[in-house]
Amino acid sequence: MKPDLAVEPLASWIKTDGKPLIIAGPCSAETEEQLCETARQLAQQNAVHVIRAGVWKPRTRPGSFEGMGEAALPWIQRAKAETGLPFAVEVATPEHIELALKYGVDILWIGARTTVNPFNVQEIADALRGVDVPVLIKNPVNPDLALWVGAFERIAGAGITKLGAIHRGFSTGESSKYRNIPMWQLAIELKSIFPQLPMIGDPSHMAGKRAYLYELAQMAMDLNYDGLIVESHIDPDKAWSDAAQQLTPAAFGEMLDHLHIRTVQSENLEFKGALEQLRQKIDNTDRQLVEMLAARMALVEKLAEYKRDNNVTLFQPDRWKEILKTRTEQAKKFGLYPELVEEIYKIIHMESIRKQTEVMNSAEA
Ligand SMILES: C=C(O[C@@H]1C=C(C(=O)O)C=C[C@H]1O)C(=O)O
Repeated sequence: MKPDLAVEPLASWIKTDGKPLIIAGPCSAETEEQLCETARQLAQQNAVHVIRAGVWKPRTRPGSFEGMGEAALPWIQRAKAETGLPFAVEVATPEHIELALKYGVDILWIGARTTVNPFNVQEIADALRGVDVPVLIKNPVNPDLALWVGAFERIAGAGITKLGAIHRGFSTGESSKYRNIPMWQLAIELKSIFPQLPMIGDPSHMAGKRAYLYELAQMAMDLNYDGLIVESHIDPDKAWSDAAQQLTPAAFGEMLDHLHIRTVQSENLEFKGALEQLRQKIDNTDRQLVEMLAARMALVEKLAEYKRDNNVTLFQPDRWKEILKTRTEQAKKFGLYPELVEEIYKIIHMESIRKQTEVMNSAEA
């Protein structure tokens, strides 16, 4: 089954004057004053198109602040009236959807901890049937592209066409300076499955710390993301949740001012000419790379025939160690990341072993 979604272009349901969509607001709605004052200061930034706030917070362990629930919804109505900006809220159950819509929430998002659970997502989809509301879907907590794709299929299956993806980073078990590791390639793969789908970066949840917000927001812009969702609080250090990653509306505005917004194409003829020439050279280099890989593989196969006839194991630990050592040293000399070359050689080695297994088995047959 080839996935396909009917997606309305972002510009048809939210006006951003051709600029990236900016969604900002506190992690959680804590008090009426905190929410309305944060919204007011964010609206002053002029660059903000939508206010966000968590009302129902899925927390890893009980005992943390789990959101104000329905009590916060009238505050959202007030923040909307005072700023004139639409409002986005996370929903995780049919009841959340019913309440959010009752109080005039404009945009819903499905959180990473919900996207992981197809039962949950289907319940949400069923509750959305017949409703015309934009829905943004965060990536699942774990790097499972199919789960993310499935969530879009379920929500689109309920007739929702104003859709967007939020890349908030992943829990992979690897250690990283980031709270949730961005997997830019995985998000690119989602985009290649659903090219029309707007992609929004969530530097706050990727970063976990204010200090990393700018670099992640810029990376999203460099990858042509359609927008950003960022947590902002009038007094971040006193926030009841996610204190370390929120920043004041003024600091947020300053960060936005420093972002370089780029376009996918340029009409500059000199640029277009240079691009064309360099891409031709890249094409040639890539063809040589593929040819070299094929040549290497042919040598490996030949070697496997000797191993087969002399009853020698395919895997040769000492040789493999030497290859990794010399190739990463060569990489450094050429100014390449040794880790990159190491990863490439791991893949080549796996394929080399697979090919040699074929040669071995062909003899035994
Ligand atoms: C090709 C060989 O077999 C395996 C594959 C290697 C490779 O692709 O370079 C290296 C060591 C072996 O684990 C070999 O023994 O040299």
